[in-house]
Amino acid sequence: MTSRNISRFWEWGKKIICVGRNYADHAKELNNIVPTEPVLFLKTPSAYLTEGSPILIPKYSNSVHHEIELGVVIGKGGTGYALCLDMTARDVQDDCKSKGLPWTLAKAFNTSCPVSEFIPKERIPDPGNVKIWLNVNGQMRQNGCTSQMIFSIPFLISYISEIITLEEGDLILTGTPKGVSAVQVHDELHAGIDDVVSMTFKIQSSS
Ligand SMILES: O=C([O-])CC(=O)C(=O)O
Ligand SMILES: [Mg+2]
Repeated sequence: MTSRNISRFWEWGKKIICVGRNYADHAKELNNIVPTEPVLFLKTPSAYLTEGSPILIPKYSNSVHHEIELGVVIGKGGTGYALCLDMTARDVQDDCKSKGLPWTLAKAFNTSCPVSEFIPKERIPDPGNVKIWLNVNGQMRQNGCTSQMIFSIPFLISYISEIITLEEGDLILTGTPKGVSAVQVHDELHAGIDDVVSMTFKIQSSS
Protein backbone atom coordinates (compact mmCIF):
# COMPACT_ATOMS: atom_id res chain seq x y z
CA MET A 1 0.00 0.00 0.00
CA THR A 2 1.21 3.49 -0.73
CA SER A 3 1.29 6.33 1.80
CA ARG A 4 -1.86 7.83 0.33
CA ASN A 5 -3.82 5.01 1.95
CA ILE A 6 -2.89 6.04 5.49
CA SER A 7 -5.79 7.24 7.65
CA ARG A 8 -8.47 5.87 5.41
CA PHE A 9 -11.82 5.33 7.09
CA TRP A 10 -12.94 3.42 4.07
CA GLU A 11 -11.34 0.05 3.39
CA TRP A 12 -10.40 -1.98 0.37
CA GLY A 13 -13.30 -4.15 -0.69
CA LYS A 14 -15.89 -1.57 0.24
CA LYS A 15 -18.04 -0.15 -2.51
CA ILE A 16 -18.16 3.42 -3.81
CA ILE A 17 -21.57 3.96 -5.38
CA CYS A 18 -22.27 7.27 -7.10
CA VAL A 19 -25.55 8.97 -7.92
CA GLY A 20 -25.56 11.22 -10.99
CA ARG A 21 -27.87 14.07 -12.03
CA ASN A 22 -29.38 14.40 -8.57
CA TYR A 23 -29.53 18.21 -8.78
CA ALA A 24 -31.68 19.68 -11.55
CA ASP A 25 -29.43 22.75 -11.95
CA HIS A 26 -26.41 20.53 -12.65
CA ALA A 27 -28.31 18.17 -14.99
CA LYS A 28 -29.39 21.25 -16.97
CA GLU A 29 -25.94 22.88 -17.12
CA LEU A 30 -24.71 19.77 -18.97
CA ASN A 31 -27.85 19.58 -21.15
CA ASN A 32 -29.01 16.36 -19.52
CA ILE A 33 -32.61 15.43 -18.88
CA VAL A 34 -33.65 15.71 -15.22
CA PRO A 35 -34.02 12.04 -14.21
CA THR A 36 -37.15 10.37 -12.90
CA GLU A 37 -35.09 7.52 -11.39
CA PRO A 38 -31.60 7.74 -9.82
CA VAL A 39 -28.66 7.40 -12.23
CA LEU A 40 -26.02 5.10 -10.68
CA PHE A 41 -22.40 4.34 -11.44
CA LEU A 42 -19.39 3.00 -9.50
CA LYS A 43 -15.88 4.08 -8.60
CA THR A 44 -12.92 1.79 -7.95
CA PRO A 45 -10.99 1.29 -4.67
CA SER A 46 -8.01 3.04 -6.30
CA ALA A 47 -10.18 6.14 -6.80
CA TYR A 48 -10.21 6.75 -3.04
CA LEU A 49 -7.87 9.54 -1.92
CA THR A 50 -7.29 11.36 1.37
CA GLU A 51 -5.86 14.83 2.06
CA GLY A 52 -2.13 15.20 1.58
CA SER A 53 -2.07 13.28 -1.69
CA PRO A 54 -2.62 14.93 -5.09
CA ILE A 55 -5.45 14.38 -7.55
CA LEU A 56 -3.83 13.02 -10.71
CA ILE A 57 -5.12 14.03 -14.14
CA PRO A 58 -5.31 10.96 -16.39
CA LYS A 59 -3.17 11.23 -19.52
CA TYR A 60 -6.12 10.58 -21.81
CA SER A 61 -8.18 13.61 -20.69
CA ASN A 62 -7.88 17.33 -21.43
CA SER A 63 -10.85 18.35 -19.31
CA VAL A 64 -11.15 16.99 -15.78
CA HIS A 65 -13.99 18.59 -13.81
CA HIS A 66 -14.55 18.91 -10.07
CA GLU A 67 -17.91 17.79 -8.67
CA ILE A 68 -18.39 18.45 -4.95
CA GLU A 69 -20.78 15.98 -3.29
CA LEU A 70 -22.05 14.92 0.11
CA GLY A 71 -20.95 11.34 0.78
CA VAL A 72 -22.96 8.95 2.95
CA VAL A 73 -20.98 6.27 4.81
CA ILE A 74 -23.00 3.17 5.67
CA GLY A 75 -22.53 2.14 9.31
CA LYS A 76 -23.93 -0.51 11.63
CA GLY A 77 -25.78 1.96 13.81
CA GLY A 78 -26.92 4.21 10.94
CA THR A 79 -25.01 6.43 8.61
CA GLY A 80 -22.11 8.84 8.83
CA TYR A 81 -20.89 11.30 6.23
CA ALA A 82 -17.85 12.52 4.30
CA LEU A 83 -17.34 15.35 1.88
CA CYS A 84 -16.32 13.87 -1.47
CA LEU A 85 -15.19 14.91 -4.91
CA ASP A 86 -16.42 13.05 -7.97
CA MET A 87 -13.57 13.99 -10.30
CA THR A 88 -14.78 13.49 -13.86
CA ALA A 89 -12.93 13.38 -17.19
CA ARG A 90 -15.67 15.38 -18.90
CA ASP A 91 -14.34 15.09 -22.45
CA VAL A 92 -14.13 11.31 -22.08
CA GLN A 93 -17.61 11.17 -20.51
CA ASP A 94 -19.04 13.22 -23.42
CA ASP A 95 -17.46 10.76 -25.85
CA CYS A 96 -18.83 7.75 -23.89
CA LYS A 97 -22.28 9.35 -23.79
CA SER A 98 -22.33 9.97 -27.54
CA LYS A 99 -21.29 6.36 -28.21
CA GLY A 100 -23.59 4.85 -25.58
CA LEU A 101 -20.59 3.44 -23.70
CA PRO A 102 -20.08 3.10 -19.91
CA TRP A 103 -18.44 5.92 -17.94
CA THR A 104 -15.62 3.93 -16.29
CA LEU A 105 -12.76 5.83 -17.93
CA ALA A 106 -14.43 9.16 -17.13
CA LYS A 107 -15.34 8.47 -13.51
CA ALA A 108 -13.33 5.64 -11.94
CA PHE A 109 -9.67 6.48 -12.63
CA ASN A 110 -7.06 6.45 -9.82
CA THR A 111 -7.54 9.39 -7.40
CA SER A 112 -10.97 10.31 -8.83
CA CYS A 113 -12.62 10.13 -5.38
CA PRO A 114 -10.95 12.49 -2.89
CA VAL A 115 -12.67 12.37 0.51
CA SER A 116 -12.60 14.37 3.74
CA GLU A 117 -12.25 12.95 7.20
CA PHE A 118 -15.16 10.81 8.41
CA ILE A 119 -18.02 12.91 9.84
CA PRO A 120 -20.08 11.23 12.60
CA LYS A 121 -23.83 11.55 12.04
CA GLU A 122 -24.32 13.76 15.12
CA ARG A 123 -22.36 16.52 13.38
CA ILE A 124 -24.88 16.72 10.53
CA PRO A 125 -28.32 16.50 12.17
CA ASP A 126 -30.12 17.35 8.90
CA PRO A 127 -28.15 16.00 5.90
CA GLY A 128 -31.00 17.12 3.65
CA ASN A 129 -30.21 20.76 4.37
CA VAL A 130 -26.48 21.52 4.45
CA LYS A 131 -24.43 23.78 2.19
CA ILE A 132 -21.64 22.16 0.19
CA TRP A 133 -19.16 24.49 -1.46
CA LEU A 134 -15.93 24.36 -3.43
CA ASN A 135 -13.46 27.00 -4.50
CA VAL A 136 -10.52 26.70 -6.90
CA ASN A 137 -7.49 28.89 -6.12
CA GLY A 138 -9.74 30.98 -3.87
CA GLN A 139 -12.52 31.49 -6.44
CA MET A 140 -15.95 30.10 -5.55
CA ARG A 141 -17.12 27.61 -8.18
CA GLN A 142 -19.78 25.50 -6.49
CA ASN A 143 -22.07 26.59 -3.68
CA GLY A 144 -25.14 24.38 -3.36
CA CYS A 145 -27.46 23.03 -0.72
CA THR A 146 -28.42 19.39 -0.26
CA SER A 147 -32.06 20.54 -0.03
CA GLN A 148 -31.83 20.83 -3.84
CA MET A 149 -31.39 17.07 -4.27
CA ILE A 150 -34.02 15.43 -6.45
CA PHE A 151 -33.83 12.10 -4.57
CA SER A 152 -33.36 12.29 -0.78
CA ILE A 153 -30.70 10.36 1.10
CA PRO A 154 -33.21 7.90 2.69
CA PHE A 155 -34.75 7.27 -0.73
CA LEU A 156 -31.33 6.71 -2.33
CA ILE A 157 -30.28 4.26 0.40
CA SER A 158 -33.45 2.22 0.00
CA TYR A 159 -33.34 2.41 -3.84
CA ILE A 160 -29.70 1.26 -3.98
CA SER A 161 -30.31 -1.47 -1.38
CA GLU A 162 -32.81 -3.14 -3.69
CA ILE A 163 -30.08 -3.52 -6.32
CA ILE A 164 -26.79 -3.72 -4.41
CA THR A 165 -26.49 -4.97 -0.82
CA LEU A 166 -25.10 -2.12 1.25
CA GLU A 167 -22.52 -3.09 3.87
CA GLU A 168 -20.76 -1.29 6.67
CA GLY A 169 -18.19 1.12 5.24
CA ASP A 170 -19.72 1.46 1.79
CA LEU A 171 -19.73 5.03 0.51
CA ILE A 172 -22.49 6.69 -1.52
CA LEU A 173 -21.80 9.93 -3.41
CA THR A 174 -25.10 11.77 -3.68
CA GLY A 175 -24.56 13.96 -6.75
CA THR A 176 -23.28 17.45 -7.42
CA PRO A 177 -24.94 20.87 -7.62
CA LYS A 178 -24.22 23.25 -10.52
CA GLY A 179 -20.90 25.01 -11.11
CA VAL A 180 -18.71 22.14 -12.30
CA SER A 181 -15.67 23.27 -14.30
CA ALA A 182 -12.28 22.13 -15.51
CA VAL A 183 -9.23 22.05 -13.24
CA GLN A 184 -5.60 22.62 -14.25
CA VAL A 185 -2.32 21.18 -12.99
CA HIS A 186 -1.22 23.07 -9.80
CA ASP A 187 -4.77 24.23 -8.99
CA GLU A 188 -5.76 24.04 -5.34
CA LEU A 189 -9.27 22.84 -4.54
CA HIS A 190 -10.72 23.86 -1.20
CA ALA A 191 -14.14 22.55 -0.23
CA GLY A 192 -16.42 22.28 2.77
CA ILE A 193 -19.77 21.44 4.31
CA ASP A 194 -21.11 24.50 6.16
CA ASP A 195 -18.63 24.89 9.04
CA VAL A 196 -18.60 21.14 9.75
CA VAL A 197 -15.60 20.10 7.68
CA SER A 198 -13.22 21.40 5.03
CA MET A 199 -10.58 19.81 2.85
CA THR A 200 -7.87 20.83 0.37
CA PHE A 201 -6.47 18.94 -2.61
CA LYS A 202 -3.89 19.84 -5.25
CA ILE A 203 -4.00 18.85 -8.89
CA GLN A 204 -1.03 17.11 -10.52
CA SER A 205 -0.41 15.45 -13.86
CA SER A 206 -0.11 11.69 -13.73
CA SER A 207 3.26 11.54 -15.46
O1 LIG B 1 -21.26 13.42 -14.49
C1 LIG B 1 -22.38 13.83 -14.17
O2 LIG B 1 -22.84 14.89 -14.57
C2 LIG B 1 -23.24 13.01 -13.27
C3 LIG B 1 -22.79 13.14 -11.88
O3 LIG B 1 -21.84 12.51 -11.44
C4 LIG B 1 -23.47 14.10 -10.97
O4 LIG B 1 -24.48 14.69 -11.36
O5 LIG B 1 -22.98 14.27 -9.85
MG1 LIG C 1 -21.08 13.33 -9.62
